[in-house]
Amino acid sequence: MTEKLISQQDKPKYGTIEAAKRKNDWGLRNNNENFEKLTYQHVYYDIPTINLCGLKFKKKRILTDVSGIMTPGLNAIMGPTGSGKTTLMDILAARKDKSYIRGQVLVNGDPQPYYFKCITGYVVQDDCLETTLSVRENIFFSANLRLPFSMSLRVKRERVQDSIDKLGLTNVADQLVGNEFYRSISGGERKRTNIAMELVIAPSILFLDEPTTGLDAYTAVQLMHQLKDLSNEGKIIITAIHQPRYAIYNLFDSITLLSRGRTVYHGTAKQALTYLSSKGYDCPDRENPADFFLDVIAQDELRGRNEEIIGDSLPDLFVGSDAKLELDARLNRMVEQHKRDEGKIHKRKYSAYASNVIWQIVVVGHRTLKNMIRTPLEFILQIIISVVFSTIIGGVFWQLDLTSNGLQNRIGGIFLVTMNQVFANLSAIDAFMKGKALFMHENASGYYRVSAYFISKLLLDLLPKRIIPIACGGSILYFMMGFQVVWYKYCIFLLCLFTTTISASGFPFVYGALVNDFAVANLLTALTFVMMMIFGGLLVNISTLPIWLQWIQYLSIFRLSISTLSINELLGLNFSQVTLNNSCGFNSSIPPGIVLPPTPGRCYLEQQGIAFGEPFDVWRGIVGLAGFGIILLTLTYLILLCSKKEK
Ligand SMILES: Nc1ncnc2c1ncn2[C@@H]1O[C@H](COP(=O)(O)OP(=O)(O)OP(=O)(O)O)[C@@H](O)[C@H]1O
Repeated sequence: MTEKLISQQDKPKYGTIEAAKRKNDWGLRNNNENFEKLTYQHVYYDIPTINLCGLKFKKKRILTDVSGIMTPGLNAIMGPTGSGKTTLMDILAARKDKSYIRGQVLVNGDPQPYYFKCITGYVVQDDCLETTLSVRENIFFSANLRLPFSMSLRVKRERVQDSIDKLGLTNVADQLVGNEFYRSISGGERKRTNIAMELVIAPSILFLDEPTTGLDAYTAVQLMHQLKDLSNEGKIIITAIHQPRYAIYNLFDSITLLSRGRTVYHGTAKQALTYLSSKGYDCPDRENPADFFLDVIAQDELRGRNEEIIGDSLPDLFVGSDAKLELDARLNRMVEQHKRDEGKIHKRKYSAYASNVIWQIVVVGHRTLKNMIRTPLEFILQIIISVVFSTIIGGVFWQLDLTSNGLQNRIGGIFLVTMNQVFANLSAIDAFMKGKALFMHENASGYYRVSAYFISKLLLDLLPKRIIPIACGGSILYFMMGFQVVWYKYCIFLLCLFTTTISASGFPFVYGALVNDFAVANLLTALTFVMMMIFGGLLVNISTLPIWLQWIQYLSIFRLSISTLSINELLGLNFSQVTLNNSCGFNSSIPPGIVLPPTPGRCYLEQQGIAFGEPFDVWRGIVGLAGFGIILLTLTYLILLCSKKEK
């Protein structure tokens, strides 16, 4: 059966990554293009540093003329903290903004293809996992999106199991990952899960940033042994590592030593000590070479700061060394070879994603749904709060009568309902902010398109969390307050509440997607809502505002919502008035206690400057609110789209 599936998939299909991967079988072996070498030559990385006013005034050089060759095996990038290890690895992994990079990075002699990030693995220093899923589910999520759509689920599951076995995660495979409040698997297991999520796509190149950080010594060695086994399968494994212990150092095939963004040594791990010895730095017996390197580099950096001591620094020594000359010669030969081959190579075009957008929506939506079901508190609370709030308001405004007091209470009730609908959306800030780090990582690694993430989040997270509470609370309120029992008015009431919520949730979405600070997004959202409330028509009569300022009402969700709900409820009602039995004497010609002719609800609308003459007037607010919602959601999508994949 497996053979049959594999042979079906072997049919060439031009134009996708699948085609690129098809030359290998879809069993549990390599599936990506075979990369024999990753080379980088004369790489400089300068970033603009920003002054307090936000003006770019100076460039900061992070990497200076670094060159090297990474081949299948375990390649370590070492150096003191801040020496540029992560920066170099990010450049090699095509995760840095290209406009700041000078120099050449080639894969098998070709520039990194644009889908490079999608067919290589990158394990970031901080774990990126969905905490509500199990270890297996997290790995399967990666497999489901990053392996070709045409691969059967059974084969994908086999590959997931293979990754679990390889990384020793069998015992915790079905345990939830957990978070800081609900601990489930250990830090080492989290790290290995992250690696398994990359491993499952069998990348030819695997990048790991400080893979042993936070692990105990034994687990760290175990993990590095597993990576060594993988490298023996022909993969290029590149790891930035700070201070590995001796047992780990011994596993490295090649090392790159960096000091303040410059190369101190690049070559085989075996020759590193000989090289430094030739420059006058002998490693004492029984000393861990990794510790020795860091000590030597630290001393060299200190020496460099002391201007009185003159002499070549370690990076300067490397520039004039035989090792560097040999490296340059090899790199030049490769570039020449590439130039000769360039015309002969048939350049293929692949899609940047392994699966189509519909499948991405299904898979991401499935995860979102699981997430919601496993953390139901927010959803349940929203329903409970909506029901309790509606019951309280409904009790206070119980069965409103058709007097002037009933009119006042109706308007008060409408205002409260609108305010609740709008301010309840403060909780929506979290929607795109909470999982931002995970989204950025997955987006950069080619899991899915932004549109797939956005649509699935919208359909399965945001809409249910808002529609169901509205339907429950709105219905309770409508009938408890004694609003007109006319079915279409009831439907317009609910539709208005729904569009009010969607448009009001747009602001926290935009702010949540735009800024990374919850407090700032919260403040901006609250401020926007309060400003809109001022121009809602109830606190200040819009018709009393200067003409040039009256347009502002159309930017107020409150105004749009209150107008619609008022037209919907007040038209068709007449409110009786009784003259007041007090001494204010506003209308002293009419004795107190006299019943005046009923006032139609439209008089109130006229007084408030709310247009109601045309049938469309009741829909104007709903269309306006829906338009608001669409514009803000589109803006949120564009912000997510512009979230840089590169750092
Ligand atoms: N976006 C940035 N803006 C300003 N400085 C930066 C930026 N990115 C990196 N740097 C600086 O570049 C230098 C190298 O950073 P990098 O993260 O590559 O070092 P590292 O060797 O990986 O350090 P560590 O071992 O602590 O992770 C550091 O001095 C850092 O402060």
